[in-house]
Amino acid sequence: MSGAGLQIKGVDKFYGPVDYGVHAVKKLSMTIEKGEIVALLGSSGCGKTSTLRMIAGFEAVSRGQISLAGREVHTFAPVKRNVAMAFEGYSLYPPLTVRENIAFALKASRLPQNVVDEKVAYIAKLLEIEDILGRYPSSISGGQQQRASLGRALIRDADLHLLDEPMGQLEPQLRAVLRGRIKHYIKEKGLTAILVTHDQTEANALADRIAVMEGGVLQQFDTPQMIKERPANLFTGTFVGEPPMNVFDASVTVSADTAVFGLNEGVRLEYAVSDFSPAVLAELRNRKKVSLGIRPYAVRRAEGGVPAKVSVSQWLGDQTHIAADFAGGTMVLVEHDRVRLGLGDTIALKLDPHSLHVFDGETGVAVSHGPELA
Ligand SMILES: Nc1ncnc2c1ncn2[C@@H]1O[C@H](COP(=O)(O)OP(=O)(O)OP(=O)(O)O)[C@@H](O)[C@H]1O
Repeated sequence: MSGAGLQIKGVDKFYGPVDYGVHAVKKLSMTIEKGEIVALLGSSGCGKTSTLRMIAGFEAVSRGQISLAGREVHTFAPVKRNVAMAFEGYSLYPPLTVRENIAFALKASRLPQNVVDEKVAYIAKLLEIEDILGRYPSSISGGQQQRASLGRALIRDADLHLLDEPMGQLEPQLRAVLRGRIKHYIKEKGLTAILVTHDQTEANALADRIAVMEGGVLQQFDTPQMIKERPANLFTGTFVGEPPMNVFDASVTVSADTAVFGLNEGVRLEYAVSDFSPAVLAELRNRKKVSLGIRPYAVRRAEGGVPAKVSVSQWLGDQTHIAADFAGGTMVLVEHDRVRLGLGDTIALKLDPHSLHVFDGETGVAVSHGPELA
């Protein structure tokens, strides 16, 4: 790995006394390459903002080290870290216009005025705030302020850009447009960026890799595709993906010819051993209880499948979401066509072995994805 990116090594954050206060971030280690865009994704309180604030220097690190561009920075004041930020609460300077606020970020670079003007015009066009450049922060909307502070961060040539929910106040259409433009801009300039978000669409669209956090612990750090296809554990599997992955507790019995998953209410899913690699079969033989996961778009309706009773069927304009009573729980399916099903109708469900995700019944750690070991 190049020494030029960001390295977080064994970082803990306690609010209050070390070892006794609120343990907000637990033994966090991750390396972000120069030029990479990383999204910190997780539910409220999982430690995303604490992580970002420690990188920025607004919160002290309780234990561990943070290095940026080859320098150990965790003891430096924020201004010494060469990090550009767009944070909520890290507001625009009220006495300066939007144009001056954005240009102010370039002050240290001592660029000629015409170059500064050009850069400000470019970023203002990208963020669609050209018409408010002459206004003062107090006279623009929350969404405009958010874009102005994003502009102020993105215009800088820093070692790292930290963006905390950078588009949280924008309308969905504008968000979608800006996401594409911002990604293109960051890539074109070769910037390194960390984005904090609740929104998995945003994380998927913008990030090269996503760091999924829960309870202060990094659960998985991988590409959006790998996180979706090969979730490291039950948490990531069910947190990422919309609608969420279906999960059922199951017993597992592997014989010479078959692997059988026994679900509640006597539902049996029987597969040929050839559907799984020998390594997966060995892992399944070692376990009595597992959690079986399948994504809603992978569940098929097919003759000879397990009967399930429809409890919801909704056409969303571009896909149908169906929920059905299955093995004492609910199975959600997504189909791309408009499906006409009535409440209480019986459908037959097939779970293809290559679409199954098996997780350890106790720890939730992934055992296999389809035929292969996790
Ligand atoms: N200043 C503080 N003092 C004490 N506890 C704090 C402080 N700031 C955060 N915490 C706690 O640390 C944990 C992580 O908070 P953090 O703000 O990092 O989470 P988050 O994932 O960013 O959440 P959100 O998305 O709601 O902002 C939470 O339990 C929170 O209550």
